[in-house]
Amino acid sequence: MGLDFVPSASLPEKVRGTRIDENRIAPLIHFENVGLRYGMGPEVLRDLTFDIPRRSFQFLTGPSGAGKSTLLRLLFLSLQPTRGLIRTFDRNIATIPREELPMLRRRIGIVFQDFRLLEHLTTYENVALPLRVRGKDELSYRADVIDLLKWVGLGERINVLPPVLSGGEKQRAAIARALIDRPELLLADEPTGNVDPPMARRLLSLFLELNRLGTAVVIATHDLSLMDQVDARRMILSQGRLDIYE
Ligand SMILES: Nc1ncnc2c1ncn2[C@@H]1O[C@H](COP(=O)(O)OP(=O)(O)OP(=O)(O)O)[C@@H](O)[C@H]1O
Repeated sequence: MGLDFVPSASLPEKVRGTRIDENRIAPLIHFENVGLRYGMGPEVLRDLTFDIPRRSFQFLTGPSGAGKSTLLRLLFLSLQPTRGLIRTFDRNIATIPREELPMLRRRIGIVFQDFRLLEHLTTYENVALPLRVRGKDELSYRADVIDLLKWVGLGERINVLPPVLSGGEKQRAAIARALIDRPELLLADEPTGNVDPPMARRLLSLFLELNRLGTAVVIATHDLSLMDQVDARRMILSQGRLDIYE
């Protein structure tokens, strides 16, 4: 993908390295007749049957309240469906023991709409957290984290705590944290909602570069101008049902 504004040479090693087994053919995620209701409420998602192929790139869109965040929560294994089958990384999620979920979630990077940065950690420490949790030696990743923070325009904000960051800065820190460990799947909920159009393009280029290197990417967005920049698969939710345009 010839994106000359992506300095792939300056992406951290971990983002550049390869970890995905190319020979596996099962999709990364498989949904079959999935339904979801909250409590005794109506079904918010109905009869969803689709795959997220390995190394794929897709937008998830639809009107407010259509269920995009709910679908991302299912993909992140933080909700169980009320009916139907979900296979994630080749495992039926209904049979995965609860204590194994954190391990599986580590293979997924996620950018929440409300960022969820840890307030007592600096920008640098928040972004480095996935690597620290995996027991990596700080010397092996410090320069990569700083490079990535510079690339998302946070070079001057490395040592501050999240309460001092603007909404757009928090969003970029959350994005950096989601992709620093080069996950197999990246989920992002409105990842460009708080930044200006040039920064949105820059962040999109980062997602595309990550995808080019092997990560499957799902971006939930209302932003038509963002979607129009890439000829990608579109998953459109409407009243709990999903249509896919390849
Ligand atoms: N925890 C919850 N308990 C009950 N209902 C919920 C809960 N979370 C979401 N809902 C409902 O589920 C439906 C889908 O919500 P969801 O947040 O997934 O939509 P969305 O497409 O992400 O919306 P938006 O674009 O506004 O973020 C809405 O009707 C919402 O009110």
